[in-house]
Amino acid sequence: MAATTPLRGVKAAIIDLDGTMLDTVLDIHAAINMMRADLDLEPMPVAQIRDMIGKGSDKLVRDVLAIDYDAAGVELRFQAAFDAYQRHYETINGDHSTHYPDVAEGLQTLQDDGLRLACVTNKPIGLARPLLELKGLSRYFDVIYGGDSLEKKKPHPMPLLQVCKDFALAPQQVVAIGDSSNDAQAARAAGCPVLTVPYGYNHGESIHETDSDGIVDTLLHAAKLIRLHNAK
Ligand SMILES: O=C(O)COP(=O)(O)O
Ligand SMILES: [Mg+2]
Repeated sequence: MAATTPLRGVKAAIIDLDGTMLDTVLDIHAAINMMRADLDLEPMPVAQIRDMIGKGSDKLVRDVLAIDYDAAGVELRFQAAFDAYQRHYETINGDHSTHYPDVAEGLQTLQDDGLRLACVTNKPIGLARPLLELKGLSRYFDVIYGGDSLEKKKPHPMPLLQVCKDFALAPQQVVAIGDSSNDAQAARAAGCPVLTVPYGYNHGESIHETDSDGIVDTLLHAAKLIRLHNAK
């Protein structure tokens, strides 16, 4: 683990949701295929959907439609397909999702060490909030932003900078932890240190290709690393 000095003086953490705290691909897969069934389209395999996750629901729905339709066809169907995706997702939200190892333990350790926690996800807030609640994770977060909470979503730095403002901290004091280049790019643009986990969805690319301040096996590992760098 190299170049970890950026973690010194960290007082808050911004945690990503899909692919970092919860393995949600099977929920997303189910909702996408319900939407596709409405359009009389064949179901898609999980692996194909997995690599499309990360840039928010609108981009996902557009990319899925683009498999079967040209650009004009996608635009024609987008709004109805997006609404159907959201509606179907709400009916199964969390049913097929599981915690990654040591998620609650990691969040608890960060909190015990005095860090304030925010969740910044590209998932729509209307899905993210109930999912975090259902999975017993809401209580760790002072702030939760979804992909539609603010004008811009990751990889734009806006949601991360908003958290820094909410917490009255400088970006260097707020570490972002996520599973994808989206999270890392947002953090770099905001000036936040960033740690990545290797087990999530990174658009089919290895996390080793992503510029970060370190790769951690779990959120508990991240918490311990942050503790180590903040030890007096
Ligand atoms: O919904 C997405 O596209 C990804 O969500 P995430 O930002 O929590 O990984
Ligand atoms: Mg993610």
